[in-house]
Amino acid sequence: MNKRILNVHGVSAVYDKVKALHGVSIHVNEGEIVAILGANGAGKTTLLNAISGIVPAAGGEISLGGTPIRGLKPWQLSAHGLIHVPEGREIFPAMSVEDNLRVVDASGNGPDFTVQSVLEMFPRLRERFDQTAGNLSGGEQQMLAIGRGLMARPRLILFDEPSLGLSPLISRHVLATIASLRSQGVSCLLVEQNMRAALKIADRAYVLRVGRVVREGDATDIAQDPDIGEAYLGS
Ligand SMILES: Nc1ncnc2c1ncn2[C@@H]1O[C@H](COP(=O)(O)OP(=O)(O)OP(=O)(O)O)[C@@H](O)[C@H]1O
Repeated sequence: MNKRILNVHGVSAVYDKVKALHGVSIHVNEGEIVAILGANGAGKTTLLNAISGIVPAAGGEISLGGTPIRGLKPWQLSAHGLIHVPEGREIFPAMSVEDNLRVVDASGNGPDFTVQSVLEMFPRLRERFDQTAGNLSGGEQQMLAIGRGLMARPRLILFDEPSLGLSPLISRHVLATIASLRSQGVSCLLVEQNMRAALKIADRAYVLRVGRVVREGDATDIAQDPDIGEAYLGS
């Protein structure tokens, strides 16, 4: 049987009067890439934020490698091997590429990534090594955000819209790199606006609609489902 790295069971989340998640259950097996699909406002970002402790989960259980993590804060979760690369990328714009990578607390319990291995993964960052991160292109900043995430030695990375605003070529490079993490012992939960690209690299996927899981299955089955565009767009 597959070993679960992440188990989310019956999780809800509420903003003031808006209930954004209604008892959502998903899981990620070790070595898997799992995509979360859904229309704008379906609750995808809220789900990632509830897992990583950015918004409180109003109920349910969340465990990482069998350890309960619901209620832990993001900085506590990196020591458990969970890293969130949010949509805003959250690099330090005034610091150099090198310093952005070296400042990371490598406290996780996953594979041992180094500055060297990150630069091998993203040769572009080697060319920009001494430059201020705020001056990088959007694609380079996304590469740096992923590199920073890896430096923390995660076992699981949550990616929120990693290809947002990137050119098709750079998007493909970023998503291919995410796909390659699987073989390096890092599992991924991926929210991606480009549904087709996400399903190409994912093993399984869940479709959210108005805060509920309405479909789950193998990525290839979901990609071939003629109704999935409608389900995805929520129209
Ligand atoms: N900070 C907030 N305060 C109040 N309501 C919020 C907040 N963030 C999200 N919501 C609401 O929660 C619901 C889910 O939003 P969420 O951003 O998680 O969806 P999403 O699927 O990630 O959408 P998008 O693709 O547009 O980012 C929406 O109804 C949204 O308006």
